Amino acid sequence: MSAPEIPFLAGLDAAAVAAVRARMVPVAVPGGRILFEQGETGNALYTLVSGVVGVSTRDHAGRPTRIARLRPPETFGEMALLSDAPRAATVVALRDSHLLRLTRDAFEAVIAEHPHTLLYFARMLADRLRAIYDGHSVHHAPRIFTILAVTEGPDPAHVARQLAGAFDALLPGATGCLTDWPEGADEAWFQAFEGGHARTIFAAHDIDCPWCRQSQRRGDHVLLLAEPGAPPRPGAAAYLDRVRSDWIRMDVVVRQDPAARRPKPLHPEVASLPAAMRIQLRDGNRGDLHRLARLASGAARGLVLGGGGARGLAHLGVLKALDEVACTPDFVGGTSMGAIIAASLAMGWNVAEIQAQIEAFFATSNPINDYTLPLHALTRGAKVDTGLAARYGGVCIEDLWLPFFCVSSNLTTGSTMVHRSGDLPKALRASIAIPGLLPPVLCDEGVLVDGGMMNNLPADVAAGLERGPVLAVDVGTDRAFQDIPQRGWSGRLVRKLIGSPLAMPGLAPLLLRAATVSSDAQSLMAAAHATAVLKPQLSGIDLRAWSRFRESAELGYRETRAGLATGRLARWLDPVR
Ligand SMILES: Nc1ncnc2c1ncn2[C@@H]1O[C@@H]2COP(=O)(O)O[C@H]2[C@H]1O
Repeated sequence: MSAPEIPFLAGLDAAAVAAVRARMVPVAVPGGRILFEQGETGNALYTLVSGVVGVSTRDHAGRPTRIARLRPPETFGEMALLSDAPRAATVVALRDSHLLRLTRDAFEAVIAEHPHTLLYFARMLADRLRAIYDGHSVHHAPRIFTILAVTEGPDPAHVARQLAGAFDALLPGATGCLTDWPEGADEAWFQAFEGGHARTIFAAHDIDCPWCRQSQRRGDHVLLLAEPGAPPRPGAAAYLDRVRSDWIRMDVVVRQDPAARRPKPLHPEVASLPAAMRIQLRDGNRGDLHRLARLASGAARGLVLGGGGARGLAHLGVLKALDEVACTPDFVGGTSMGAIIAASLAMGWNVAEIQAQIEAFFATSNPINDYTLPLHALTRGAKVDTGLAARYGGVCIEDLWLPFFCVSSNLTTGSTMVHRSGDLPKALRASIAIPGLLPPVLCDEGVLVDGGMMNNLPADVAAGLERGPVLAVDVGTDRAFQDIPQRGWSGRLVRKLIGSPLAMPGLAPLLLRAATVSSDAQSLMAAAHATAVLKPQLSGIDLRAWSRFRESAELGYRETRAGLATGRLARWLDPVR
């Protein structure tokens, strides 16, 4: 192998480089080995020659955070030497790696002889700091993909070739594809192959064979191919359990019939494999294939729709404007009204269908008016339940066309609950259960109410999936109660009789606003995780103005068109730029 690159020596003459090289000691570390731990005294820095290392920290409670994945020819371990402080992070070899080690004494001698090298470290530290400011410190941008078949049926080699084509159409650089052990290929050969391509896909048919182990060991991101309903192949679950790691992300990719109206579910044992996301792939469907490529590579578009009662109808206009520029989000999530509209998108409905369904559900007849003896809430919630069952009944969150999540607030534990699996109508019902207005949802985890109480704009949840940029639509934080409510003659008469001022908001809007007001600050914080935020001008729209849905939708449409025209959405629309 030719002499490995050592970036911090760039700019030095050949004799100086040779002198430093002579002080660097080669070290081989097996995958899984911790090189050093956060808090230890540091006495050397390292340059990666081959392999990959992971950098992570633990907070005072011991919770780990993944910070970075470093590849050749990056250098690490310099901070402890530069600042004479303990190691700032733990570094683990994510696969068999070769490194060059430079001791503290040798490092100090290099700096003394060639002060110019400090510039490299200053730039590297500035880049790492900037990544933290930009919120990209934890980033999962996989380069090596592994495709394994966990059930009988799908052909990993075929999917690998298709995915390589999709990567090459969407992302810069060429993708290399390996479907079997090339004759005579050794570690150096694989390294050269990976180094020569922007991305590499390994595809293995048999589980736990040498080629499967080699493919899996090298992958940052593993795609598990499955046929709906088919049991796992023998040994698949045990093998995956053995090799799982926080640093390797696994998704299940489900082969679906091109004509399927709804995705078919997985066999329960396949559904319980340790996968982060379930991605549907219809045979021959280019849109699905490109979505898979974007979700796997971290270049997917996430859309998060916030809660806000009738103001949430503005989301319909947002979807229409995005549809006009042929943009379908790759994964969606939301809270309350935003959750319902996001779920409609995940069902695979087109914008006209979503509009018709939401209009029939909310605008034509207000579903939150079946008033009852207020033991648990002002309404029985039966109309909402019926409306949800009619539209989303029998659907499981994992078996939607788009990856979806919604948020509710768990009053038992006092925490946000993110619904990423299970019964869709139940999760939606919890997400919109405005305390006092709709009865809460009881489940094993506790008493669940409207997600808006704790996280009305869960852009942070979407960003945490690390699939790509997130567009958040905020319909909740605009000023409420701006106008005197419009009331019919009976409403005005009742208020006159009891001496209540006309400007006094009604009980239902008060409850609605009270449910979200305390999370306005949280919404702003969460929005900071979004690549772009749309905030339709809704201050004149009452939280229960269901009948003004066309107006709300128009405001959402205008805000999105403005966002498109001014380029505010450019980074979201084209994550690869
Ligand atoms: N944000 C970051 N991105 C990449 N590497 C980092 C980051 N923070 C710390 N490191 C590396 O992790 C190492 C841990 O040991 P040191 O503190 O000696 O030096 C640290 C850096 O080399």
